[in-house]
Formats: sequence, C-alpha cells, structure tokens
Amino acid sequence: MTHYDLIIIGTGSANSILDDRFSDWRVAVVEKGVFGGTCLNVGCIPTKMFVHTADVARTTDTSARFGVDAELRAVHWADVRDRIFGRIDPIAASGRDYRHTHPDNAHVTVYEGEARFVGERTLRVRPSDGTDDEVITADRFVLGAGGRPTVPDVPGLSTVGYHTSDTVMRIDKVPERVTILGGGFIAAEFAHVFASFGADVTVVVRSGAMLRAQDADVSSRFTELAAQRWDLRLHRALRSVYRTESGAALELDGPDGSETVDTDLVLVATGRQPNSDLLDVAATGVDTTAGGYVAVDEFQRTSVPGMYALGDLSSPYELKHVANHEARVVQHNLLNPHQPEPADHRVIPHAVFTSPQIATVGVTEQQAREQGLTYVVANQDYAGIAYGWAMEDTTGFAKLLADPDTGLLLGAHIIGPQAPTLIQPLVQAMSFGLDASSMARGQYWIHPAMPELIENALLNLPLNR
Ligand SMILES: Cc1cc2nc3c(=O)[nH]c(=O)nc-3n(C[C@H](O)[C@H](O)[C@H](O)COP(=O)(O)OP(=O)(O)OC[C@H]3O[C@@H](n4cnc5c(N)ncnc54)[C@H](O)[C@@H]3O)c2cc1C
Ligand SMILES: NC(=O)c1ccc[n+]([C@@H]2O[C@H](COP(=O)([O-])OP(=O)(O)OC[C@H]3O[C@@H](n4cnc5c(N)ncnc54)[C@H](O)[C@@H]3O)[C@@H](O)[C@H]2O)c1
Repeated sequence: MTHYDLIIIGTGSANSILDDRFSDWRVAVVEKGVFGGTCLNVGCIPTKMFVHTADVARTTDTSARFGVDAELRAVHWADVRDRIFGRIDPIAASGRDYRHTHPDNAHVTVYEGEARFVGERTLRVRPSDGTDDEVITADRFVLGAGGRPTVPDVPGLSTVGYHTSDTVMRIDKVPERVTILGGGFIAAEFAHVFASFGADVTVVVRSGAMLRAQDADVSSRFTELAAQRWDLRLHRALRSVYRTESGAALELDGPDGSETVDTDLVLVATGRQPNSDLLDVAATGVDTTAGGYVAVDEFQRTSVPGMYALGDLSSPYELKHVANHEARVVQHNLLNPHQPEPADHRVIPHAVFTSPQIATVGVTEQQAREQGLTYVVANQDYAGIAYGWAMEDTTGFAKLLADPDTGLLLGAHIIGPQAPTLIQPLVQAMSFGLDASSMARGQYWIHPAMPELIENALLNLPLNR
C-alpha cells in the first residue's frame, strides 16, 4: 500500500492545483475518464464551439431584415464535430502526457482508474486497463470528482436508448428529429444547436417555462421566443418511451391529456448530480449535504482534516469559473493550512449560451422579493440603443435591480446579443462596490457600442439620490 502526501481525485479544475511549490510532495493523481474533466471534454468548451457554429449557421434566418438575401445550403455536421474535437482531444491528450512524462511531474504518480474510498484516508483504485486494484493512502486529499448527468427513471428510456451531454456531441449525423427532456441550461443550448443545424427540435418541460431559475422576465421572454422556434411542450410529464420503426416515441401527459412525440434522438438534460456516492466519501468520514454534495466550510475544507473538496462535487453552482476559483483557494490552503483563505462566493455570474444569449449576476426580482430587499428596477431594451437599431433587435433587454439609497447593484439580467460579454462590467461593479450613478457617469461609454445598453439601464434606475 503506497502512502502519499497528497492524493488528487479528478483532473478537471483539481488538476490545476499542482505547481512547483508542491515539488517536494509525494503526489498521486487519480482519473477515471479523460484528462481535463467535464468542461474541456464534454462541457463548456465543446458546447460553446457548437453554439458559435450554430450562430453562424443561423445568420441566414435574420438576414432578410437587413436587405441581405442569404441562404443556408448545408451544415456539415461531421466536419463541425471533427474540427471541434480535433482541437479539444489533443489538449486532453497532452494534459495526460504532461502528468505522465514531463520532468515537472517526477514526484507525481498518475492512476488511471476509478477511485473509491474503502476506509479512513484509504482509497481503492480500479485501473481502467483491467489490472488489479490498488489501495493507496495519503495525509491530504483533494476531492474534485465532479458530477454526472441525472437520468429520470422512466419506463422504456434505458432500453430504447438516449443521449446525454456526455455523448450527444460525438454522434455521426444530425437527426431529423431531436427531442430534449428538460428546460434548463443544457436543453436551451442544445436546442439552439440542433435547430440551427436543421433538426426539428421538441423540448419537453415539466413546468410552465424554460430557464425557470432566471429572473421571471428573462425566463418568460425566452420561453416565448423558444416556442416560436421549437416545438415546446410545457407542463408535460414523460410517462414512457418505446421503440418505433423509425426511432422512438415518447408518451407524455399534459394539460390536454396524453400525447405522443415521435423522434430519432432523445437528449436527457434533467440536471446533474455530484459523484460523492460513487466515490463513497462516507467511507472516509466525509459529510455530504442533503443534495449529495460534499459539505465544505468557507475554506473548502471537508469534515475530515486535511481533506478538501471543490467544484461540482461540493458546489451547487456547477460552473467552471466557480470550480477554478475554488481550486485556487484549495491550492492556497494546502500550502498554508494555518492561514487559510476563504472562497469568495459573493458575486457569481453565469450565462446561458443559447439564442438569444442570457447572462445573470446577483439576485433575481423574485429572490429580492422573497428576501425582503428594498430595491428599484430599471429596464433597457436593445431596441432603444443605437447598436440595437443596427442589429434590428426587437426582443432583447437588460434589467437591473439596485438599492435605491446606496445605488449599489443587487442583480443584473440580460437577454440578447453578447449578453455574457455585456454583463462583465456589472459583475465588476458588484464585486468592487461601485454604485450605479458613479458607474454610469464616472466613465465614458463608447458610442454607439453595445455597452450603451448598460449605461442607459443604469441611468434608468429610479434612485433616491
Ligand atoms: C454540457 C455542459 C456545458 C457546460 N457549460 C458550461 C459553461 O458554459 N460555463 C460554465 O461555467 N460551466 C459550464 N458547465 C459546467 C462545468 O463543466 C463544470 O462546472 C465544471 O467542469 C466542473 O469542474 P470539476 O473540476 O468540479 O469537475 P469535472 O470537470 O467534472 O472533473 C471531475 C473529474 O473527476 C473524474 N472522476 C469522477 N469520479 C472519479 C472517481 N471515482 N475516480 C477517479 N476520477 C473520477 C471525472 O472523470 C472527471 O474527469 C457545463 C457543463 C456541461 C455538462
Ligand atoms: N452555460 C453554462 O454555464 C452551462 C451550460 C450547460 C450546463 N451547465 C451546468 O450544468 C448543469 C446541468 O445542466 P442541466 O440543463 O442538465 O440542468 P438544469 O438544472 O439547468 O435544468 C434541468 C431541467 O430539467 C428539469 N427536470 C429535472 N428533473 C426532471 C425530470 N425528472 N423530468 C423532467 N424534467 C426534469 C428541470 O425542471 C430543469 O428544467 C447546470 O446546473 C449548469 O450549472 C452550465
């Protein structure tokens, strides 16, 4: 049984912790899948490369409004897929190679296989190549094992077959009919991709809206636009799935009784769950929350001294920038256990890369009400700024919430072109305590650029000063 100073489980964000300050530590890295984790291989990066390609394909849908007569002749899915993974796969391979062979990693042993705790600070690794299990121990651990898609237990679903975001980007051709189960991030992004590439997309949602966690105005605008583009089935429960001659059929229960959707591909996008169960963290005494996340304190410490957790395994945010931030915190705290620094979870933005794009930071209006905050609201349509005229945008807007007395921003919600880029100065203002009036009038805003959307929204806030 080999003993280490540190064992790192998972090569997503946790893989970025090691640097030359750890060169005299004896370290093991355990990875059961592809090096680089979810974001690089099956998450943020390939999805955004597909989304950008979808945006390019879709320009012809709106070109007529500019007097431009354009036509989409074909999308060569296999070429798109191979371009994307032709860039990503070598990055994963070189990350693996670096850990295995580079002199920087002379003190690091890589275990390629599935880790599972079998006792206090004791890990059994089942090697992917089928060789014998190994049991290893360590003084310190970083638990960065991420999460996996949640698949609802629906009769017929497993036997008929389905995709998740883990597999759907590697398919061989765009199916004629794609049905997506769920109305969240992944549904919104892949519906845009497959519809832009020519598939007939059906989205099956339990509730009455897509992206329900967003501000209600954003969610309802997005739902309205989604219903114009896709066959959006709201208030539907999936009862069963069965195979048909041409593909699969989904039996749904909805407001008008039962109905059937025929499809070629089912994409399950009903959320993700942390891998704490498969890792059996309980066997080493690590506590979990009701949602199955590894419980951590503000310093990313678990309930067992010397064991840290980060990213999707412990964070319900399930965002790469949060996992990366937490990895930096864990790195500091491993090196400075007596002067630990806390993670900063005050102002966490996110974006949904669909069409139109969506970006959010801070509280939604419904959260502001629930929390009893005193707030004022301002809206600004893209249609009301010069660049919005240039883009002929008629549906996008920015919505801000602020404290009327201090002018400090409480939340910002944008739906429309470049929303994830436009929101960044608002994230900065919230992070550094810049009030809305100073932000609006204490700097120049390039005219007639899109950030005038933000300038105008700030000026529209009915502040008490
Ligand atoms: C389709 C999709 C799109 C996304 N898009 C975005 C986006 O645009 N922006 C954004 O911020 N976030 C996005 N995310 C979320 C983001 O990918 C995750 O928050 C992030 O990758 C989490 O990083 P992590 O290091 O915690 O986990 P991961 O990157 O999942 O790494 C965990 C690693 O641990 C390994 N592992 C798991 N269990 C074991 C075990 N028992 N033994 C050994 N190894 C194990 C896994 O194989 C994996 O490599 C997206 C997610 C998905 C699914
Ligand atoms: N742009 C980004 O940052 C990005 C993109 C993709 C994914 N992600 C991350 O990945 C996570 C997972 O994405 P997701 O879209 O799967 O989750 P999600 O939580 O965004 O959406 C899940 C959807 O599935 C529905 N649902 C849940 N259980 C269901 C069931 N049994 N039957 C029918 N519907 C059900 C929910 O109501 C919701 O509409 C997200 O939480 C997000 O943090 C981020």
